[in-house]
Amino acid sequence: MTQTLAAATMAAYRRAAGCIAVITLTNPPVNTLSYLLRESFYETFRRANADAEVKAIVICGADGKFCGGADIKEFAGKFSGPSLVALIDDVEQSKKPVVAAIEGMALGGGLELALGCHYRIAHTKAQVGFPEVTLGLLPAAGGSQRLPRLITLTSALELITTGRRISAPEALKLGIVDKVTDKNALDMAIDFARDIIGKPLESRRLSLRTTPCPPDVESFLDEALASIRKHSRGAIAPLACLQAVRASVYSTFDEGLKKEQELFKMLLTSGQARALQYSFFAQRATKKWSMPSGATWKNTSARPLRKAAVIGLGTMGRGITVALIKAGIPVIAVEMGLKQLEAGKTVIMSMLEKEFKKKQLTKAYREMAAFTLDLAKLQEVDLVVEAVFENMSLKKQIFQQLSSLCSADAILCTNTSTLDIDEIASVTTTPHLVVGMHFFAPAHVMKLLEVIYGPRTSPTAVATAMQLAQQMEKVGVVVGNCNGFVGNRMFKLYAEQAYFLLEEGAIPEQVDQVLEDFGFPMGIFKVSDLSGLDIEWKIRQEQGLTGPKQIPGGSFRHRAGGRYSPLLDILCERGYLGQKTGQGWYLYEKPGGRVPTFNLWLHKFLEEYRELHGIQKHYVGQDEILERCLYPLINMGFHILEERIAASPEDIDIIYVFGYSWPRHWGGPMFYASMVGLPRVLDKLNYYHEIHPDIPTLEPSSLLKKLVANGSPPIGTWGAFIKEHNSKL
Ligand SMILES: CCCCCCCC/C=C\C/C=C/C(=O)SCCNC(=O)CCNC(=O)[C@H](O)C(C)(C)COP(=O)(O)OP(=O)(O)OC[C@H]1O[C@@H](n2cnc3c(N)ncnc32)[C@H](O)[C@@H]1OP(=O)(O)O
Repeated sequence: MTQTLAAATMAAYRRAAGCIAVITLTNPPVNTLSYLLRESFYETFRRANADAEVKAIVICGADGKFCGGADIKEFAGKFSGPSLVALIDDVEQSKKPVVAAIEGMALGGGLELALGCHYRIAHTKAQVGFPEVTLGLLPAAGGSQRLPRLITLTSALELITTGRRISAPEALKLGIVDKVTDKNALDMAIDFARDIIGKPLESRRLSLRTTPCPPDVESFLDEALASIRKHSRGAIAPLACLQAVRASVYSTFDEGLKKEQELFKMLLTSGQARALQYSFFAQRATKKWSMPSGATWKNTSARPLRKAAVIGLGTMGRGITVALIKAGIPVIAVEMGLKQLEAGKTVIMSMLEKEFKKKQLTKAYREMAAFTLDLAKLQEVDLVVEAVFENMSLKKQIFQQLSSLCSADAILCTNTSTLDIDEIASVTTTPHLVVGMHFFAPAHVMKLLEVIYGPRTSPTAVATAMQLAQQMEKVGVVVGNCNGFVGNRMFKLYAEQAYFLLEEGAIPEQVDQVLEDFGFPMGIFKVSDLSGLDIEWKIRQEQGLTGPKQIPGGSFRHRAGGRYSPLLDILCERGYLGQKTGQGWYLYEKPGGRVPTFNLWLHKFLEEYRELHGIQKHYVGQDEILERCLYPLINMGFHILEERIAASPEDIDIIYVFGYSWPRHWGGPMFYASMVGLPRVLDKLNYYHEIHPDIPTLEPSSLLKKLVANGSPPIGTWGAFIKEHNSKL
């Protein structure tokens, strides 16, 4: 295998039009500039440069992909082979014109190589960008110095500090590429190269230019710094990118390169870079889903989806309808009453209108939605997504109907965040075609989709849901069936600890601040106010924890076998549901207000509550807030791995990054645990459990204990321990 790969990896050399050398970067699948490719490029470029018959050089990528950048895997080891910086310098210094023919993508080191070329011709559909910042790095092969010398400082800074990828037409507008074609970019580059033979190259060498600056460059850079600090949520790479770009303004090219290297070395060894690169591969790993039965893409095919139906046009159903239509699947949207149908239709059409404008979609998209009260129409569809309230009996009633109305091979999906897929499937005649799809609101925007299989769900149903996730440009993660699945089962403990902390002496402002400093865009109490406290209240009622269906046997602060905080129930009972009512954990200027302010009532109420229940208030420090909120959530992650509800820690981490805004530069909860150190997580859980024996979820999971007992192996090897652990259970 290694040999085949090695043989395939090369900078292939050929001659075109007599005097043009064509060098093809070849390293499937995306032509990364790995050690082997760099070595081969070094030789091949020298050969082209030295050959007197060669008058110009064109660089392109095999298989219609110019280059995906440096090989990210190499960042974990020792650098060897020719340096990219030196290779690009060779290219720029060449006395023969060098033209980059960009098809597919020129990303990271790939774009840096293209910037070293004297000219760049791109295919209309190609993408260019510097995604290094999303990997915790910066463009360190001269990119942070050449780009600001080529285009405006504002654009260069934006592209380098955000990692935004742009289309070839936008790159042309900005001045990054010289020409865009919808024909063959390589052919055009060869013709172009022939035409420029013998023309002076001095002005095309970006390293010889100075960075064009706006009039008050110092305040421009200061403002940029303030803005990056505000938006980066604690990520260090965007700040380092800014420093590198700053060097392009104030230093010579060579000094700038030095600064770039210095900053790159600092970033490369940071935990954040490790976390972000882990996240890159974890995201791709989730696509290769598997079920405990051994089902994977390799042995399963997805069903083609020609038409879908969505049942229930509340917030979720509306978002799902739009997401399906955006993915090119016509939808029959169904409601039970005319009023709801009309309301749903109005909102969906206006959402589609917005999408239509934003993405310049064709009119046909708006015509892909049909609205009906007639369930008989469901016969026509290949897949149904039920998106009614989170109520088991209602869902069962609908699935019973679906079973008789839909075609016998229709995939039946339920959009649920907590409910038992198997119980829903049990009322159908085709339980193998029932699959859970946990969309996150707003469903047409949020990237995550938990795809849930029950014990009877077939691999085909899972494969079809995963295929659909991809079609909707979502990150699908396959998980097993349990209360709350992966995301909400873990989140429940995070929220629960936050309520306990209020009981013990903390205030919402304090808890939220610590969580926001950690990197969450919003603390838990702000999130709760934004989504509405009644969402959790209803779930609690459905679970028999509170309300009319409360399971007897508990007490006010002790239910379901452990400590219980009724704070949220009390607020809901008083009508304090968050932003929509103008009051929740915070106070808002009016119902529907957005700006949280100090809630005097809540603070007084918390004091009275503690007094009434004889709770000794204690000072809750930052460490305790972070550990109490995050470690039980992580601990539940270990339980979930033990139970094989999630196939890997990567799956859990991706769910948290894409569904719960876990700061990507901390990798996800399981990666974060591995960075903090598993022994520390274990010790702290033991410590808190000793203090709070009435909170059973603080008791460390046996998998965590086992991993620590085995010397806390790296996260990539946990799979073997989980297998062994399960086989001994
Ligand atoms: C000690 C100091 C020394 C100083 C020396 C300084 C030298 C530093 C030099 C330069 C800095 C440059 C840095 C970089 O270039 S970082 C990399 C920048 N590039 C990216 O971030 C691109 C990442 N890739 C993508 O965005 C996409 O993969 C894609 C758009 C290229 C293709 O998308 P798609 O077709 O959807 O395919 P997949 O994403 O599924 O990828 C296929 C396959 O390929 C693997 N892969 C993709 N890109 C890379 C990569 N850059 N490195 C390694 N592997 C990559 C991906 O993981 C998939 O693998 P699979 O799951 O096993 O199939």
